[in-house]
Amino acid sequence: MTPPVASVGVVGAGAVGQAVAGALVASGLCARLLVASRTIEQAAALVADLDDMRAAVASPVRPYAASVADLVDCQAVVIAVRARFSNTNATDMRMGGAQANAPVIRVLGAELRGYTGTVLMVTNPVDLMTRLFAEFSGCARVFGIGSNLDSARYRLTLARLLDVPLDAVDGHVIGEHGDAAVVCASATRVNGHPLPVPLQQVRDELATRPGRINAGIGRTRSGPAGAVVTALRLALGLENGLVELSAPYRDGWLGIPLRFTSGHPIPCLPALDDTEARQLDTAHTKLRAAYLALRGTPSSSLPIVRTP
Ligand SMILES: NC(=O)c1ccc[n+]([C@@H]2O[C@H](COP(=O)([O-])OP(=O)(O)OC[C@H]3O[C@@H](n4cnc5c(N)ncnc54)[C@H](O)[C@@H]3O)[C@@H](O)[C@H]2O)c1
Repeated sequence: MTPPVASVGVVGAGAVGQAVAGALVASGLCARLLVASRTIEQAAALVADLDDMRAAVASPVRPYAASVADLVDCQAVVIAVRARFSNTNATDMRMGGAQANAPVIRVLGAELRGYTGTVLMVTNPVDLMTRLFAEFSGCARVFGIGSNLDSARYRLTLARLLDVPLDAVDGHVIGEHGDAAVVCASATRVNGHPLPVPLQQVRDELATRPGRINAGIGRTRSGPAGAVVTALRLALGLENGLVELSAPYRDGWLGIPLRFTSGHPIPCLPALDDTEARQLDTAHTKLRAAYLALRGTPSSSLPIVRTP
């Protein structure tokens, strides 16, 4: 079968980059998969491993080691880099990478300046890094992976708690991919009906799940890879549908549901009750303040980024 997309790039050959690249080879989504990483040796090693997978499953996806500059002809680029640092945060774990990862994202933004394809940011804190990359690259189509992974975990958790099939649950987690995530409980439907969501149990699971995965296997990887592949299919116009991604919202960026039609996104916020609306305001204020602190720039001099 001919892959529907000509080429996709992945930057970062670590845990998430490996899982994303493996999922792309297995899915047959693109004809060429370009892998760039901190060193060409890392990229070449991952490409050799992916080539083995390609041969074993007869995938049409051909992997190549590449530099970041080589990715400009790709239809989409997935950024899953992580600077070397020790995370000392006891809470707000994802924010712990802001200072270390920001310089890497700025450099990538400069290297991909003027890129016209779709960029999916995975690097944490993802809502800040998505905005930073968009600002430094000038790219128009930049989306952050995070709220869609939270939403997948939410639906899975609720299905288990209520003992219903996963596809019976319709609900979103928006706001920050982090401690200020907003569970849209009031708009959640199970088999099309509203219900009282066991919020504390849901919150506890969302808060502890990544830590349990990290403790057991070192890094979360398959969940984010699945979230990337779904977002790619929608953003590249292979399917129409809704996905929760970090995108411009009011005068900041945070996770909101986007409805993609032929690759074109329209923000699509669910109805929120008063508590959820306040929580979304809190997430917005937190992320905006964190971004301004990271950027070290008065808000009046920040460029206006259009809503996708
Ligand atoms: N948004 C989400 O839902 C989500 C989920 C899981 C992980 N993450 C984040 O994804 C990022 C990657 O996680 P990981 O577990 O794969 O990390 P990792 O340490 O396993 O891999 C990071 C990779 O980035 C590469 N790298 C570092 N600097 C680079 C540069 N300047 N150019 C190119 N490559 C560079 C490293 O060589 C390494 O291969 C982290 O920030 C992590 O927190 C996000």
